[in-house]
Amino acid sequence: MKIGFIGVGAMARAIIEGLLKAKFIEANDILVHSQHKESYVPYAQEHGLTSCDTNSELTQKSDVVVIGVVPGVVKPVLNEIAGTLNPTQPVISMASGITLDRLEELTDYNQPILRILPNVNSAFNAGMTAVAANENLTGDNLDYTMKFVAALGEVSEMPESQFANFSAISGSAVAYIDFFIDALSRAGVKYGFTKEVATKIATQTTLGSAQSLIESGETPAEIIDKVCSPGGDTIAGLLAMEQAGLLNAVVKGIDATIEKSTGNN
Ligand SMILES: NC(=O)C1=CN([C@@H]2O[C@H](COP(=O)(O)OP(=O)(O)OC[C@H]3O[C@@H](n4cnc5c(N)ncnc54)[C@H](O)[C@@H]3O)[C@@H](O)[C@H]2O)C=CC1
Ligand SMILES: O=C(O)[C@@H]1CCC=N1
Repeated sequence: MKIGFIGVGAMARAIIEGLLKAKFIEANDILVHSQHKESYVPYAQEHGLTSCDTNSELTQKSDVVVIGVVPGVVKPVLNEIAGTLNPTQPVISMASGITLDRLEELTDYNQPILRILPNVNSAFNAGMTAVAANENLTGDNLDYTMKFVAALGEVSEMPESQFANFSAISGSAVAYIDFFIDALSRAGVKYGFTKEVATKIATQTTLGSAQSLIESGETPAEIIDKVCSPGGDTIAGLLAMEQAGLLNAVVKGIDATIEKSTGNN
């Protein structure tokens, strides 16, 4: 099988690297075309991928086409390849906010389509991806595209109406969690650690916390209660964070992400 990526930016690269790490596909069976030749050609050479000169050439040579462009470019790209797409060729779209209905409209309603909402942790097979398939995606095509996403990490099938909410607490939240890690690191710098050491401490602590939630099956609240010794330091810090509005700040950030993604602002 050959998988062609139209658009080779941050998210497509994370997926390509995850697929290669999982040994899901040989590097030269991944085809790429993007807007800037000076960027995607060296990237393809570095990873042993096959570069194509146009989106149509890529579509013709691929068994599966992955749309990795920003949402505003999906329409021109699908118009460009419409004449080349084979009606049995699955299309996987990662474009935030572009619904299956819209993708079907842009591909004459015949195409098997998987809409996905991945995150950049896919690069390390530690991704979290939402999926929704259209009615045309069945049989071997459905099996293969579901294996594709499973190679990137955890997968959750959900109605499209939940995609924007999911994206806020997963796709975008990778940045929000790193923002928190960076904030912890800066606090460490305030108290004399170098940024490098503080970031390492904050990162390892975050990794351990995520691992403990997964392995213990406990809720975050249960672990918070364990760490907060009666009359101790942590409860004092936690209450000060809450007084500064941490919970509200996080929820407001998620509200703004969802509003932007659903076009409500
Ligand atoms: N960055 C992330 O963490 C996530 C991104 N997504 C979705 O992935 C898509 C890509 O996002 P990013 O990778 O962040 O953007 P990006 O800007 O890094 O990548 C977009 C790529 O599309 C290429 N491109 C633009 N016009 C083109 C054309 N006409 N033909 C072929 N290629 C073209 C650009 O050269 C660039 O390589 C978006 O639709 C976004 O909603 C979804 C989940 C997470
Ligand atoms: O910022 C964005 O629009 C994309 C969607 C989810 C993560 N990145």
